[in-house]
This record gives sequence, C-alpha cells and structure tokens, in this order.
Amino acid sequence: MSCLDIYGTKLDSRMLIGSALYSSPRVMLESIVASGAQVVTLSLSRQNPGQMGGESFWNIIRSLDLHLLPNTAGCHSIKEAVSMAQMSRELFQTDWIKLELVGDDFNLQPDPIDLVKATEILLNDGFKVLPYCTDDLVIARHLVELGCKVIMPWGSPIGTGKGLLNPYALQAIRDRFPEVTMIIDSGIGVPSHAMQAMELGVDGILLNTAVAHAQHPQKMAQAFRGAIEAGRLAYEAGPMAEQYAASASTPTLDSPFWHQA
Ligand SMILES: CC(=O)[C@@H](O)[C@H](O)COP(=O)(O)O
Repeated sequence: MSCLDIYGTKLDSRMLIGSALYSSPRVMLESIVASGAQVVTLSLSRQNPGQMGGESFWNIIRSLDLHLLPNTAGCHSIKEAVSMAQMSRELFQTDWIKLELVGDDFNLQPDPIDLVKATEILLNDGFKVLPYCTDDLVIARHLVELGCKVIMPWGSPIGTGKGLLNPYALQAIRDRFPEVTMIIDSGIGVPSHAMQAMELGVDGILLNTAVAHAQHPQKMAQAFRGAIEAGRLAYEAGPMAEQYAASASTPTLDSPFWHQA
C-alpha cells in the first residue's frame, strides 16, 4: 500500500495518535504501540518534560522512537500559538507543528482568520505547519496557497466522537487539492468513522479521545489500525458506483464476465 507523506517524510502508517487522556502511562504506551502509529502528538503546555510529571511522560514517549508532532492546543491568539510553536521546536527538536488556534471555547472551533495568519508566520519561520482547520474549502485554499503541504480539517469538534459532520465538504477539499496531504483531525468516535474518511480518499487520521476513552484502549487502537488500513485499501481499489435501482448480480444470460479479454 502507498505511504503517508508529511512534508517529504514517508510513513507506512496512516494513523497519527494523541498522547492525552489515558488512564495510566502503561495504557498510553500499549495503546500507541497497538495503533501502529508512527506519529504521536503532544502538547508542551500539558506534557512539558521540564515540569512535574512531564519527565516520566517524556521518557515513555522518547522510548517509542516515533515522530513527534507538537501541538499548540489551548492557544487562543496568534502570539500565543507562535511562541508555543517556537518553544516546542526547541524542546522537542522538530520543525513539525500541529497548529491549533482556538476561535471559540464552546466547540474549540479553530479561528479561521488567525489560523491563516499564524500559518504564514510559522511557514516563514521555517516550520512545517500542519494546520487544524474546519472543513471550509476556502480556508483550505488559503492554507494551500501559503505553502502548506498538509492540511488537517476536523471531522467534528475535538472530543465529541461525532464522526464526519460534513462528508460533502471534506470530499470537496479532497477533490480540489489532490496534491496535498489531507488528514482528518478530531471528532472521530469509532473505527467506522475513520474508515468512511479513508474511503473518501483522505490520506490519514489523527485521533486521541476515541482510543483513550474506550473501555479497552489497546483493543480500540488495534481496531482503528485495521479500519484505517481497510479504508485506504478500499479507496485504492476503486469502489463501485452507487446505483439508483437494483441490478441482478447473477445474470442468467450471456457470458459470466463483462470484460472480454
Ligand atoms: C491530540 C490532539 O491533537 C487532539 O487535539 C486532536 O484534535 C484529536 O481529537 P479527538 O480527541 O477528537 O480525536
């Protein structure tokens, strides 16, 4: 199967996993391993290696030897997000940043205007920006025109588990920007949501709550791994076109094959 491309880094796994909300370090570690993810996202504001408790968290993450994707979770302004990104780059030694800029606390909806402005600042500062955005085609266009090689529209708001609120909007982004790596970030609740997104042709899935809050996170991580792989395989296989009316799958006339070699 083809690879996930993050600014030129090619990965076999199309799943990116969060490191928050787990019941214990052991459950987090086992879940991340079970997911097969090669990218783990983490937040300097919540998992700072220099702070109490942060060091043991950091040692576990480091032991996994995965790509780190620091995020700017909880930032509400451009200034805050830019300085969080810069500190994360120093501390985690990576120029990848998941840019999250909250526009409203009710549903943690990204601020579309400031997100674009902050993206421009960070790209100019040498970051490889993975912006967390809504499923708005025009915002996606601005981000792509600035030079983002990856965009991460939501399925639905963070932690809701509602799945894909607007498959049409996501499909439009996919079709409009086939050259860009498109990762669905947030709101995925069950593996079938992830599979639906992959069948639309998106490149990857970033999720956290659905695994961390499952009754058995390790098993759920494994279930997501299978669903994401199956969804991608189905997309590459080219699904049949939906039909309005029935057509017999066991015709009684002519050749049993429709393609005459
Ligand atoms: C871990 C992370 O970056 C989250 O903020 C992300 O958006 C995942 O969202 P869910 O928890 O809804 O999967």
